[in-house]
Amino acid sequence: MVTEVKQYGATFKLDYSLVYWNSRLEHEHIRLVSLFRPGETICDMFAGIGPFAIPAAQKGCLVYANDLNPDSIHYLKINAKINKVDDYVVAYNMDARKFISQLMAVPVCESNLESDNSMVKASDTCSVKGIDDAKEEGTKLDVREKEVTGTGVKNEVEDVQNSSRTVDNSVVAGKRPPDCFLEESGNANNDHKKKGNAHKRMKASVLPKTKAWEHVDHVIMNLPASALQFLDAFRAIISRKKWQGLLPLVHCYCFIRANETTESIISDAESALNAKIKDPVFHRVRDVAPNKAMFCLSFRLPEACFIEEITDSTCHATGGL
Ligand SMILES: C[S@@+](CC[C@H](N)C(=O)[O-])C[C@H]1O[C@@H](n2cnc3c(N)ncnc32)[C@H](O)[C@@H]1O
Repeated sequence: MVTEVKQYGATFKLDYSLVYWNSRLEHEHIRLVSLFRPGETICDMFAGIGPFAIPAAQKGCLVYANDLNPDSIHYLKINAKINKVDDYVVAYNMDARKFISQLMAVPVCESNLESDNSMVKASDTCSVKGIDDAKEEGTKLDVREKEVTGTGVKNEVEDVQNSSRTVDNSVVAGKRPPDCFLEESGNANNDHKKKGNAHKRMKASVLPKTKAWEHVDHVIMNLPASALQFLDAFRAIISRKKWQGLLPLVHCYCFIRANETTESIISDAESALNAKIKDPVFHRVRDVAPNKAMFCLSFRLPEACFIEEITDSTCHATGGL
């Protein structure tokens, strides 16, 4: 059932039967996006149809938005268009762990890249190498998980277990960037100039000049049932040599049950990262059951996650979405 909903000035088109949507998260979407500043780079590992990505892009952020569900990416692209931010949303359709590894690792071919002036936008291209890998691996996808709420059980929260649907590569048809393609906001500037749209040009001028392996400001991980387990993706992918400025703030959603504490959640996160977390902040999002609440754990990615390169030639074969 295709419908349209509005959240704080953004319009979202979606099919409830195919994608995740939870109107109870509206305040959380806005709370998190209010932390972002124009020109920042945001990486949304479980983007859905874009309730964080679209408002962040409307604010003038460059958003790398990924989801394993091809239907989510289909609607994310539509929503980026409807809200006229398709030049600010770069959409990917792959497993989040693979996405983050490929996005933030320095690609082998970095030095070979010279003059590809196209930007991978939500409007035209949606993925690269990883989706082919997903196909080869026969990745299965499930979009439902039963969420126990105060009023009963709802089929609302999306997950990837017990799947019956295979990732559909047709979503990513279209212009395919070279395997070593790098999204570069400088290129976006050229694109905007060509279009001659004054509003977009103004916004493009604040887009970051850095690549995703040089700087990302915020990482969003809204898959509360298992996002903590994806933190291992940040182990040894970020190059200390290439990185500029502070490491990203990670916003990792989780459930805390009666038998768990914030300390036990931090301990799980630290085990996944293999690093100590400094100054974690928990924000209570909502109660999902009498003994279960959804939280957002925010923290700066620890410096121990850097790779310490020894020579100039060190870089990752998997890098470079
Ligand atoms: C709880 S929803 C959040 C969607 C959106 N960010 C929001 O706030 O409404 C989680 C999303 O993660 C996606 N997902 C589940 N497992 C994934 C994985 N392994 N890699 C990437 N995306 C995944 C689902 O398809 C779903 O869209």
